[in-house]
Amino acid sequence: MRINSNNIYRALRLVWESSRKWSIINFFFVILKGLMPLMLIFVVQWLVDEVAGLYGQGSNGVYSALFRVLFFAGVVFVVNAFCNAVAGIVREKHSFFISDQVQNMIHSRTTSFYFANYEDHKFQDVYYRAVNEASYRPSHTYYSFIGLVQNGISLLLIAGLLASLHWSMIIALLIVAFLIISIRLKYSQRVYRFKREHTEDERCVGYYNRLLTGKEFAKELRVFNLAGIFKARFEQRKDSLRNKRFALSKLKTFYELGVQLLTTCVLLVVFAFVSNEAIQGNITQGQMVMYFLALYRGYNFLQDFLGRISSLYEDGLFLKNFFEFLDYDLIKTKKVGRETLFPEKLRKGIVVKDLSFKYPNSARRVFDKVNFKILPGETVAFVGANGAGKSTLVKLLCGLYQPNEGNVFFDDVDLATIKPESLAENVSVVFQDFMLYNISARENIWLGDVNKDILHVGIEESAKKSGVHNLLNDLPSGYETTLGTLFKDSEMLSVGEWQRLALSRSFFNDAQVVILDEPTSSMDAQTESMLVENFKRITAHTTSIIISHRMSTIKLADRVVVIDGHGIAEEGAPEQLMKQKGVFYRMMEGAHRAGQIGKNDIMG
Ligand SMILES: Nc1ncnc2c1ncn2[C@@H]1O[C@H](COP(=O)(O)OP(=O)(O)OP(=O)(O)O)[C@@H](O)[C@H]1O
Repeated sequence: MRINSNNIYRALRLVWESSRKWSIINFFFVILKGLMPLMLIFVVQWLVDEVAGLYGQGSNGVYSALFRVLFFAGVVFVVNAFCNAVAGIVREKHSFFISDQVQNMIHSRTTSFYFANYEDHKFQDVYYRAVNEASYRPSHTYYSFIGLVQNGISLLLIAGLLASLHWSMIIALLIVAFLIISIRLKYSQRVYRFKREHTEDERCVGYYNRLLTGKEFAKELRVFNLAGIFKARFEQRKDSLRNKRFALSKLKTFYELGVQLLTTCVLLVVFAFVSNEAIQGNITQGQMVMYFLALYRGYNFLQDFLGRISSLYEDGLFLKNFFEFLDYDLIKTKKVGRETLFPEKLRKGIVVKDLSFKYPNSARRVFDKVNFKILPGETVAFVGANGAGKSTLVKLLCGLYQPNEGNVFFDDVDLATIKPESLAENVSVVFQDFMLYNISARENIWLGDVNKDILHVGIEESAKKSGVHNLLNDLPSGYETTLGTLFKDSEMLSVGEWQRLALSRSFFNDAQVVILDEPTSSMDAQTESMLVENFKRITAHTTSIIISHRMSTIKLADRVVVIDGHGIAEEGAPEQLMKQKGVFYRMMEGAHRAGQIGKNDIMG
């Protein structure tokens, strides 16, 4: 496995682009800090020699030179302290820019890649690895790099100083360096391989941890008493991972210990050599202290320098994960320019032509050459058994997925070519699993069309349409009340109330096409009938698609499209289909037998 220098280069460029100014300031302090250690060593040597010169002279000695040394030492110490303090602040400031840059890159990626990638387990691994690394790896790379430069400068100066005593000092340093670096790089490779091979296991541990801690699982966890089983699985996976990781750490410790022993032997020989030089009178006492200090500091710098090299090497390996995520187009959308605008006013309607689709992670076809048409202003209900494909059709109609074959047209414009923003403005969807936003009630509705003013009168009108206005008005701070349970002074709503809020959001959008997936599934009978009564009025100017298992809702439709297996089993007005006594009639009859709908419903 070779160092991926391209990744390091990309990371450094990323850091540089995050803030050129702070990169330069940071670098300046690095160089300054790199020079300081040698200055300190020289000061000590100078001091020792001056003191040795004055040794035993008492008040007869001339102390001015000593005061000069002390003054100089004071300056060097103050500059050193200043460098350390300011470099810390500079580093912190710079890391804000780096982390913003990384977050922006991740966010722009996660909010734009093809939705189908979320279904792909391999993508989950790439995503997991990238998000885990991204929070710190680019800045870590930068600091490994500048640390390397800083230590490199100090090390070079100290190596030069040692070489002035004897060339063999450099050989000793090189031997130690080679030993340390070969161990560290080997270890980095193994850690990297380990992490890549065990990404799914780590995700699995995370998943069981979420099951044990997440609010969304808390109810079933208690009523089915699942804590024991999830905890056991969590422990088992975690322990197995931990043991493997610990085995790696033990191996590293073993090798490191061996290297440390060897290094100590080399150092002892060098110390003996320097002592002998002093005893022979070849160097002064001050020089002897200076060489001892230089050896000691040099050894530390060398350790640090090599640590930075292996750290940079490791960064190069792990950055691959981050850039893999940024570069990777796991599942691509069809290569068509998405530049066309949605028709200003639908005249021909929605045409679904020869549409075939299967989920990327599945071998089963959900649709096979499906054709149907929805006229402008029409209300169409999609009905069908569980798993027939109704929600899938919704996801295809709002562009979350692309058909494998065939097309969806809005008038003559192929959905695949429509600008995403234009599509969002014109097609509004309330999903079966609509979102609950822990923000104010007003904002919850306003999210339906953020191009409008947040105080737009349409917000309350939309709430009235879905029958949630009085409830929101009566909240402690009315529409400004924060909803949910996450934040202070929040008010929680019931599922049916949230659903009405989600409906208001879609009404506020003024979209030309409104798609409602099970819009009344959690509503009480009174609210549902209010909505049903007003639905035609509310959606008078829109083309509406409703998915429902409820006859009361289905009856709203001008036309029913029955989805069955791979396509359309039947379509027509609800009464017409009831008379036809085909698939739709049998579904309704079944619902009647199950007591879900009344006799009047089945009679049409
Ligand atoms: N993300 C997915 N990946 C793979 N297969 C999926 C995915 N979502 C749904 N399916 C499959 O596609 C088929 C249609 O599912 P869909 O959710 O569209 O059915 P539905 O008619 O909306 O059902 P329901 O009435 O239960 O909501 C089912 O066989 C389902 O297993």
